[in-house]
Amino acid sequence: MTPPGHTATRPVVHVRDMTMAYGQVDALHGIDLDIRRGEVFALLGPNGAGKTTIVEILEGFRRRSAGEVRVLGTDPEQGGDAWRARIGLVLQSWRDHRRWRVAELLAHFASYYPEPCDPARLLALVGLTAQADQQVERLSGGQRRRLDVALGIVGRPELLFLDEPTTGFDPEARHEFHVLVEQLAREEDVTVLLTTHDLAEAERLADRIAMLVGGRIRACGTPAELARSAAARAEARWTSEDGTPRRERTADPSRLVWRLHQGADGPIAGLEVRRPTLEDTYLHMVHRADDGADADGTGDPDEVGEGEVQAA
Ligand SMILES: Nc1ncnc2c1ncn2[C@@H]1O[C@H](COP(=O)(O)OP(=O)(O)OP(=O)(O)O)[C@@H](O)[C@H]1O
Repeated sequence: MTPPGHTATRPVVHVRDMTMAYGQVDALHGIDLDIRRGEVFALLGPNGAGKTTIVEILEGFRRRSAGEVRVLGTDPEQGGDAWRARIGLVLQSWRDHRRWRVAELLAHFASYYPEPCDPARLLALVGLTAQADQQVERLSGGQRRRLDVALGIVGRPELLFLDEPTTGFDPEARHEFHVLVEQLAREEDVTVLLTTHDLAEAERLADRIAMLVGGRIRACGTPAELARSAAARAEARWTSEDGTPRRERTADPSRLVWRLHQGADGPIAGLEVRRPTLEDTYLHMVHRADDGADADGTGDPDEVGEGEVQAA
């Protein structure tokens, strides 16, 4: 799987100052990205943020307007068949192959690649051994998506693109799919670039997340780093001595709790502290972009300010 000349330190995806304009529409503004080998990286953003545009450029299907891009060490605009064989795309290919049997379809796709995975081992990996002789059209939605993944990785890709992979899944199928993606990254050392609107999915799967809004990466880091980011603050709630419910947002909840205790005669009724979540940070980014503000975490007029107390 590892190509000649590969070094463990070279990022699988390297992007600097990439821009994309569709006519008068500027879809991407100065994107910088580095994705490391074996990492599950999520591009998270609302509709129209530019996720698909980025992925299509990285896959070599779309020409960027400007910037430097390397995927597996090659400019995707120059990528030939050998480069393409190192990349896996999860496409909805089963739609055109309804009457094929699962194992047959996988063996057929395997024949396109120089060093494919063993189809039987791959079926076991994606949990479809029992369905090997079943027609594709008789699989459930979750089983079909797992077959899509099997088709995407049969050529032993080093980099796998998953574009909104679990849309329409029930919770159990979603869980099984997440376990599969984790297995691919941990055991097969596949680098995964996932695009999603789903915060829970990004948080569950991704080692790092880039939040993309309006064609700009507004924040990038591990889920925990993003949740802790300065953009979102903890919220404390309690009931004051006259029975009024109170709440306060703060970057330093332990100092707030200490201050409350200093001013109180006894226990503070109903005290609870909620740490900021990934969702808080994400919504903050999206709303700031909607307001046309820079995402630097300062001066948001809609937020309860540091030390300001509001009745809940
Ligand atoms: N072929 C195109 N021609 C013109 N504008 C386009 C084209 N493709 C995308 N755009 C515009 O570029 C911007 C980014 O679109 P893109 O599809 O990359 O976003 P996305 O984050 O993938 O959205 P979604 O989550 O809805 O799939 C949007 O404003 C979109 O309208």
